[in-house]
Amino acid sequence: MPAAADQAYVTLATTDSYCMGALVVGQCLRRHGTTRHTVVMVSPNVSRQARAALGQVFDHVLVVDVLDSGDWAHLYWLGRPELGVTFTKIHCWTLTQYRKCVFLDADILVLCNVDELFEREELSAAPDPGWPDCFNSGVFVFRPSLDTHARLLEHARYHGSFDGGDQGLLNTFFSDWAVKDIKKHLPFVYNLSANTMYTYLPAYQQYGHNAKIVHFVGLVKPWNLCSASQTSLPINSQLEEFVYQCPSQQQSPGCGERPKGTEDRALLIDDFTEPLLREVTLGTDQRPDPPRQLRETHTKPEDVSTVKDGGAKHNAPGPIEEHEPERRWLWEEGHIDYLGKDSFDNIQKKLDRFLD
Ligand SMILES: O=c1ccn([C@@H]2O[C@H](COP(=O)(O)OP(=O)(O)O[C@H]3O[C@H](CO)[C@@H](O)[C@H](O)[C@H]3O)[C@@H](O)[C@H]2O)c(=O)[nH]1
Ligand SMILES: [Mn+2]
Repeated sequence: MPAAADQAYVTLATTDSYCMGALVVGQCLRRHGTTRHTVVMVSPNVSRQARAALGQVFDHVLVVDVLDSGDWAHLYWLGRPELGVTFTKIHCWTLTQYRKCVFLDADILVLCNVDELFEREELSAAPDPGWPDCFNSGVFVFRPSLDTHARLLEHARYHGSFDGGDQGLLNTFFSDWAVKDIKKHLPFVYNLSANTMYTYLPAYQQYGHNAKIVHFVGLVKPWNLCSASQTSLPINSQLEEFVYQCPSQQQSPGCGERPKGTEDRALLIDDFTEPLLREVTLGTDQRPDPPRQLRETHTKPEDVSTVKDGGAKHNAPGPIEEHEPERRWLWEEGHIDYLGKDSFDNIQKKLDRFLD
């Protein structure tokens, strides 16, 4: 029985596809030795197989009704028409068997034990990189309460959401977050957006090694690409495979314990990856090996700064150093080559090489 059974991590999946991300969230938390309960909320349409898989990783699999903003106009401006269902997140406030919870999106990778988040108060969250006076609702600390739940629903009914998703709603509900209490501002390392991080490269180089949670914000999720284009397995089989491949629970070093020397690496993604990343991509054995030069070339910062090549050659052979600026630009734009040079196998190899 966990030491703090009145506290829990909560995530959400309304499709079998998001269940794959949720499985990784649950597995990460266990692997890093959380002492808190883990809960995944699923909608009724989630398959029996997916629920069974989640049941092997989470303490509770809770079925909740889908809540959809149906606000197509605002979602259009966000460019994400599918995110109306993120209103379902609000149901996390009904988990009143817990005194305090941490919500985590299903597209999150927890890199170390983050149980210290439970020392924070409602509503604690990290700034959204797109508009830092808003918080990003992918990671937040809250106190379950039926009263808050009812007021959130009321707020949704009368005010809607300025982005059509839960983030717009929660930001206008907890509207003093930006100015009232700095203790409710989680450090950015608790919600590091994977596809916007290059926009402030010097800060990344200074602080990136402290990353604790990475968030794959945006339309394309790591598991989408792998499931859609890499394997023909139906999603339920992938889920089963995933669970059977999960290694037994094991502790990883804390985030602050990484070896020194990260400053001599230019590839941002290296800094917050670990063996667990392989679990995000299903069927790694089916993936072709990356080109030899990508596997074996070590990137040096001076190489990056001298390269002038801006052409679309990221799949062309040649030393990886020649293509770093373009690669960085592609990451910034959200075009992450999960199956090619940014594959987790590649990342893993780089990490292994670095640790050696
Ligand atoms: O069809 C869906 C879509 C989303 N989710 C859940 O809702 C979360 C949010 O959706 P996601 O695709 O992760 O959104 P982001 O790309 O992270 O976009 C931003 O905008 C969303 C809408 O406001 C917020 O929920 C996010 O926290 C915020 O980071 C997911 O992680 C899942 O837990 C589902 O279960 N099914
Ligand atoms: Mn997300």
